[in-house]
Amino acid sequence: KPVTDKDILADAETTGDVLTYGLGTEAQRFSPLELVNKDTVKGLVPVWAFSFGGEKQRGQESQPLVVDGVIYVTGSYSRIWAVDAKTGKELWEYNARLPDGIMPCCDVINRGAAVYGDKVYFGTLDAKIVALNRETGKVVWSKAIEDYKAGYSITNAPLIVNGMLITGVAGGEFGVVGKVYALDAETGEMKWIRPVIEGNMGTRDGKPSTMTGTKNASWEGDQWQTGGGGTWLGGTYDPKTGLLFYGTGNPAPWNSWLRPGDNLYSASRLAIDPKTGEIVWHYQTTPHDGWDFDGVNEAIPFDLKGADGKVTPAVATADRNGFFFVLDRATGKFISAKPFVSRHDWATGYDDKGRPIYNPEFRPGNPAAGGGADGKGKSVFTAPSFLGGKNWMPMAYSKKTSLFYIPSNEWGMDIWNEPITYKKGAAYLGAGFTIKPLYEDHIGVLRAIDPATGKIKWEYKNRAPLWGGVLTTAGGLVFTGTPEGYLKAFDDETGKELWSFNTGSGVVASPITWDMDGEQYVAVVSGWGGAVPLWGGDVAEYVKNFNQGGMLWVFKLPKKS
Ligand SMILES: O=C(O)c1cc(C(=O)O)c2c(n1)C(=O)C(=O)c1cc(C(=O)O)[nH]c1-2
Ligand SMILES: [Ca+2]
Repeated sequence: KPVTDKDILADAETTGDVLTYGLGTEAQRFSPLELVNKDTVKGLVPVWAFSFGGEKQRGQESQPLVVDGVIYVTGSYSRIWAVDAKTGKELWEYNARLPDGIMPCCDVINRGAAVYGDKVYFGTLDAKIVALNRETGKVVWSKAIEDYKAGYSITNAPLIVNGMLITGVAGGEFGVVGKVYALDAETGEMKWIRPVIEGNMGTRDGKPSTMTGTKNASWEGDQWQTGGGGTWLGGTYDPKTGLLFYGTGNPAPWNSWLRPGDNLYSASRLAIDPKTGEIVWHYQTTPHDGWDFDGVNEAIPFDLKGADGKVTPAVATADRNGFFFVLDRATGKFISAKPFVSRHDWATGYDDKGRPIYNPEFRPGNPAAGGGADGKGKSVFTAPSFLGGKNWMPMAYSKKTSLFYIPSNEWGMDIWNEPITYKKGAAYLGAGFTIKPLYEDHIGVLRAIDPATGKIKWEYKNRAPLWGGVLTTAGGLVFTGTPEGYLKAFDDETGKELWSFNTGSGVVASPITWDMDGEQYVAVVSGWGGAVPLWGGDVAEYVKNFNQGGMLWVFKLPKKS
């Protein structure tokens, strides 16, 4: 039956399906299911597994959707499948058949699909949105939203809000201008486009629309025309305030001496009105970013309970720069910023107004290291690395424990600056780097953080970087994967490992759960890849022999006979 706006807004409560990336438009990744719980999880076993096939595999970061007993799952190289949720039987496959010359920065990945009406949608690495008939897998419409030859691609899962398909776009490493797009989900017609770099004019119903804030004031000269700010991770939607929350990526180029100013709205969180595409508020986590602290990280609406019992409608985000932020979600007002990693060399913390207190000696190319405005300078070692205290992999919020579960990483980098000029379709960095672990025995740390205090309640250390999403349940469990191949379940209050299963390849995707005929299912995609083996420097060396894959695994408890 057709998926409605009402179904989508109810997704977090309805346990029989998974209609959204994030198990709800707020992306809390919390399931009210409790059949699989702290006592029973040890009995969880695979029911079936489905191979993505193909000659080449590469990273699989997709979160599956479940609608009317059918799983829709995307894979590397812009492919999507419909699979029978009971049996694992393939119903159809669609392969976007990519042109030569696509330019995703960080592997040929895709993070998932969206469903609405009788259609399923996904974004491709040549920057198209494709709408397919859910039953047949046939293309209903396909729309190129940007020019892939300029460095644009789509890796995010689209979001459906009030009959519109909302998507971001990648390309921050190529000096594109990041934008958020709203298309009519039925027809593919563009409703509005919101560029997220100050100075760039948006459009609404094909006509120019105003830019929020002072035009282009935080950039010098023409730099706002190639300012980066990829919106590559997509966003969340809060039905209570009626706002979209979008993270924006690194300013371009990475070399911060070449672009004085705060460089709004790069490395920020934006609240956008889905009706008009206008920016309602912004908060910049890293003004004048010099470390590729590409702050696209998901902003999750939740109710913040203060010590006095007062409830504030808030939004939380764990940034690549190593700090966990809580903001008022109606106004964007800064509430707190607490570190969630052991080192944050670049800033000691945040002042009352929400501005970072910088440690200037850790800015690459700083004059103390022989650098300066010419973009040259000696190397500095600083942590976190540009792959972040947390990268794209989504955290989860438990309505049961009121804790956030953050997949974080402990690593630093040698980073130096170089001169660079913009050239269409060419890398626009002006920096060189080598990532290095901080500790011998672990890089990944799954952390439970209390958003009211910023205190870490427990942590679980993993040898390889954590690169997969998190799921938490009313059954008291926290699920996440590891590059070593495991899907693991932890006690939500203590962090004790309660269950694990090795999928045969690294798990760098986001698990889901749903119920069918009175049984609770858990599913995750397995397939090692993403940015770490490509950009991870000394860490890439450690993980380079991990096996590749491309499988959807489905688990449940054995049936009582
Ligand atoms: O600036 C951008 O447009 C952009 C896009 C992407 C992407 O679309 O995957 C990544 C990054 N940046 C990035 O900096 C990064 O570390 C990263 C890691 C991954 C991944 O999937 O493992 N993607 C991306
Ligand atoms: Ca980037």
